[in-house]
Amino acid sequence: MENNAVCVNEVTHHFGDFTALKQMSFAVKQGQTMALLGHNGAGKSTLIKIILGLIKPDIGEVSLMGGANEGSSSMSSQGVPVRLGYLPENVSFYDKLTGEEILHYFAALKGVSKAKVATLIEEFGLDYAKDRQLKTYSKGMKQRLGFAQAILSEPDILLLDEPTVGLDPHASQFLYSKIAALKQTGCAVIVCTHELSLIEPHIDTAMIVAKGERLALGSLAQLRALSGLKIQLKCEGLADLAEKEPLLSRLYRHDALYFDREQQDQVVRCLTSQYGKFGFSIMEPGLAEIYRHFMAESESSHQALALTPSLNAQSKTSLKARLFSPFFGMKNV
Ligand SMILES: Nc1ncnc2c1ncn2[C@@H]1O[C@H](COP(=O)(O)OP(=O)(O)OP(=O)(O)O)[C@@H](O)[C@H]1O
Repeated sequence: MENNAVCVNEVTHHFGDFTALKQMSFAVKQGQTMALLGHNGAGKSTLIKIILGLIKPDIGEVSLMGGANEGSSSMSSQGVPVRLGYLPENVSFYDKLTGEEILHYFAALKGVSKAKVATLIEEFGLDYAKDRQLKTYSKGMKQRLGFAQAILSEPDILLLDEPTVGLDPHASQFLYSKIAALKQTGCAVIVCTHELSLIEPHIDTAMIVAKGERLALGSLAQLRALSGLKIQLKCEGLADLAEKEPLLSRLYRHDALYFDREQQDQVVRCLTSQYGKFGFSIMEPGLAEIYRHFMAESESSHQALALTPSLNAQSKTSLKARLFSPFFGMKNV
């Protein structure tokens, strides 16, 4: 696609005998945010390092702004240098420098003015500590400084590895408001995080990975549909209604109604116009629930494979393809 800022195509990478990433493909468009989700050791940081050009994948390609990936010297398809911003998982700068000196150092490297540094220091609430050595900073202060460093050059592509770890709720909200402003300028953002409820309102897409493989990719709505998880509706007197109304009876279990998005209008119409029920709560599966669903599905498919040692390699591949199919494990009411 023309406006893909990041395009990862069939990337596989090994560390010795260990396969850290397997045939990973995805794209992030300009002005969009993708959450990169997975268990510890799933391969998220490795993927980020491959996008940064710090690791060259064994197989596959990465394209940044339509051009080949050369890390910090990448050029877009228009021959313009690609500006990359990166916040690593563990922010570690030279700790005898002050906060301001660190930002001045990176500003000089990236050709950014000292005035911009002063603005960022103030915006990030670090003015009071700008002359203090980094070793006196708290975890959250270092994180804020790291984020300021990552966005100094108004990047085309921003890669954030666990950006909200150590941040208080106010600072996390500020970080996501900065991301929203950057997206308006066309910046593509990839965020690795385990804080799913925090990132959920801010994403355009999410990719869930496990053991170096892509389990699911899409918008929240697409992931919901792919997971087959149902919308839940609760209201008073539901058990009685379910007894007399066949539509509700089919959807009723454990004191609630469970249905797909396409059925929602019909259910709500039935409750309101037929039974005069207006006080109800509707809950859609959130990112955390969707994530747990795909992780559980992946775990059970790996167990199924482990329990069938007699299968040859070809049969295992075909069983795996079936287990990982979007339609495997779809729950029907
Ligand atoms: N330089 C390396 N040498 C050998 N193995 C490595 C190296 N870097 C990463 N790995 C292994 O690759 C796998 C993926 O690691 P990676 O850091 O990408 O995971 P992650 O998803 O970012 O995990 P976390 O959520 O814990 O940060 C892990 O099993 C890790 O031990």
